[in-house]
Amino acid sequence: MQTTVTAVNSISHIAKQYWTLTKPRVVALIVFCAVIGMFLATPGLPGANALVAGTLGIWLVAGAAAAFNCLVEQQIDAVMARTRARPLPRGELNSVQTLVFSALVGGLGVWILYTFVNPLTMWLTVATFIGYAVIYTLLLKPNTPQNIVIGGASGAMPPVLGWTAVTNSVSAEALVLFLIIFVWTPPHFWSLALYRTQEYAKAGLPMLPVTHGPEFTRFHVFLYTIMLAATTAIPYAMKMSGLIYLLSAVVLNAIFIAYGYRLWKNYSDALAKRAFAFSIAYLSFLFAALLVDHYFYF
Ligand code: HEM
Ligand SMILES: CC(C)=CCC/C(C)=C/CC/C(C)=C/COP(=O)(O)OP(=O)(O)O
Repeated sequence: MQTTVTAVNSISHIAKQYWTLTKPRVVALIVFCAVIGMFLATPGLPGANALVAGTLGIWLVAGAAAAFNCLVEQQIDAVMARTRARPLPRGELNSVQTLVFSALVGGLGVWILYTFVNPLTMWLTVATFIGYAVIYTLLLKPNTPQNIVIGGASGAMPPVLGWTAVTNSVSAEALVLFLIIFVWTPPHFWSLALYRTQEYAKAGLPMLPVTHGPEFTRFHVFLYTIMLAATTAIPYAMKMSGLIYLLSAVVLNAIFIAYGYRLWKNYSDALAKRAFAFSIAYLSFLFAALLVDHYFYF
C-alpha cells in the first residue's frame, strides 16, 4: 500500500515537472488567441476538426517550443530569481529528458495538424516553433535589445494559425490579429523587464532597460501603447468588427495608455508590476471582445 502511494506521488511529481516545462499559463493565452482566430475566420462555427485537432496541435507545438526554450536557457534560468525554480535548474529533469519530451510533444502536435487539419497550418506552426525556439531564444535574445520586438512575431502567430486551421488560407483579417499581438508584445514584456532589470543584467541578457536604461524603456512602453491603440482600431476601420469591439478596445486602450504614461512620468516598480499584469488582462479581454462582437455585430 505504502509503495503504491509513493509511486503515485512520484509519478504525479514527475508529470508536474514536464507540465511546468510547457509554460502552461503563457501557452493558455496563446491557445485562447488561436481559438478566437478560428471563430473569427468563419461567419458560422468552425468545423469540429479545425476546432479540436487544431487547438490540440497548436497547444502541443507551443508547449514543445516552451520546453525547448527551457532546455536552451537552463543556465540563464538558474541565475534569475523568477526562473530559478524551473525543473532544469532545480535538477528535477535533465537535458536529454527535456529534449525527448519537446520532440515527442512537438512531433505529435505536428502530426495532428498535418493529418487532421491541413498542411498549411502545420507548416506555419513549425515556422512559429522555429521562430520562438531557435530564432528568438538562440539568436535574438542573447544578442539584441530588439529581441522581443522581432521575436514577438512568433508570439503573434497563434490567431493566424487558428485562422488557417479553418480556412486553409491567410487573409488580411488574420494579419490584423497578428499585428495587434505583435505591437502588444513590447509593452507587455518591457513592463516586466523594468522591474526585473537587475536580474536580466546579472544573466547577461541585453534587454532594453539593461542596454538603453529605464527612462528610454519607459518612454518606449508609452509609445507602444499609443501604437497599439491605433492598431486595434483597424478591425473596426475595415468593418471586420463592430461597436462592441470598438467600445471594449477604447476602454482597454485608455487604461493601457494611462499605465504607459504613468510609467513614463512617474515610475515605480509596483506600477510596472500592475502594468505587466494588466497587459495580460488587456489581450485576454480584447480577444474576448472580438469573439463576442463577431456573433453580435452592430
Ligand atoms: C517575445 C514575446 C514575449 C515575451 C518576451 C514574453 C515575456 C514574458 C515573461 C518574461 C513572462 C514571465 C512573467 C513571470 O514569470 O512573472 C511572461 C508572462 C506571461 N506572458 Fe508573455 N511574453 C511574450 C509573448 C507572449 C504572448 C504572445 C502571450 C500570449 C498571447 C503571452 C502571455 C503571457 C502570460 C499569460 C503570462 C503570465 C504567465 C503567468 O502568470 O505565469 N506572452 N511573458
Ligand atoms: C508553435 C507556437 C504557437 C509557438 C508559440 C511560441 C511561444 C511559446 C511564444 C511564447 C512567448 C514566451 C513564452 C515568451 C517568454 O519569453 P522568454 O522565453 O524570454 O521568457 P522566460 O524568461 O520566462 O524564459
